Amino acid sequence: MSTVLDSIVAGVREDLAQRQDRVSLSDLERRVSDLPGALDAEALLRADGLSLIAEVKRASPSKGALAEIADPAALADIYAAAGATAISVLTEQRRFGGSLDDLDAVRAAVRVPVLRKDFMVTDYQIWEARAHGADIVLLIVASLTDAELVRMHTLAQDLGMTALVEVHDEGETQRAVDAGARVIGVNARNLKTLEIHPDTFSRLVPLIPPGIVTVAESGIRGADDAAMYAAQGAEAVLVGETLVRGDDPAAEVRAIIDAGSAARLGLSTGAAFGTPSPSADSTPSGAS
Ligand SMILES: O=C(O)c1ccccc1NCC(=O)[C@H](O)[C@H](O)COP(=O)(O)O
Repeated sequence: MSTVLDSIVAGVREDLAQRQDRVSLSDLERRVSDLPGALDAEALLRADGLSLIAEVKRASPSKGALAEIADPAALADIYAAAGATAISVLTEQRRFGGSLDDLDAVRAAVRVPVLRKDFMVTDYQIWEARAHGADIVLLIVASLTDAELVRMHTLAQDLGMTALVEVHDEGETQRAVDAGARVIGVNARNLKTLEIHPDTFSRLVPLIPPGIVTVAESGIRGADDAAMYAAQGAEAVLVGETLVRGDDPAAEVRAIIDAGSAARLGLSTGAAFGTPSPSADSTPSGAS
């Protein structure tokens, strides 16, 4: 049976074919050779406190339109000035309303690492990400074979980038580790059903060997959730909807980092650590 992820990837492949007709791989390679090297995102994510990857996200399959974001560069600048370690930019067009133009705009605006958030299924997209200034690429284990995962991870590293290798279950976590992932994102969202399972991180984190940076992704509603994941061992969190829908993204960024960092340092912030927050549920987000 076809899943949400399958249908997203099918659209990504169609759009990709059109870009490949317009821009050759050798054009991308030339562009990459003219660029300064990528920032070392892996090192920056290994901070003492909780690192935040703040996302520029206009829409999503689970929630539809989220925020207009007329100026993605300005939003990214707000995130970075408030302390975000890295900026995630969705470049998938059909379901998320993103583009490579957004990536270019954000890259030009901030000095922190930039993640190209898309559904990567070919080496071409990795070259494309670097050519547009990305320092990090997302590799979703569920949409790659082992051979593709290893090859694309190696290519990202060869281009000086950090790969955020995303998992949602035990088998994918083992595959990520076996592929040599240095940064693993545990997505609480099941990309096949869109359900959010807040206990996914605590279930999978014991399977991730020490030394690999751990990132908790999706469904994080604010400081309490960030503190919960930090207390469970997350070194970073990736947050989209909460930041783009809130009235004051700078304050939200600071609150998430402060609460998460306090939890990582073992300080009590009053949050209910170790248990999923009451705000997070396991119903499909689109149903709410
Ligand atoms: O966000 C979705 O609905 C979605 C659906 C299918 C595939 C991927 C999807 N999101 C990509 C992401 O990983 C999130 O944008 C990211 O983790 C931030 O999530 P959130 O804070 O819940 O916006």
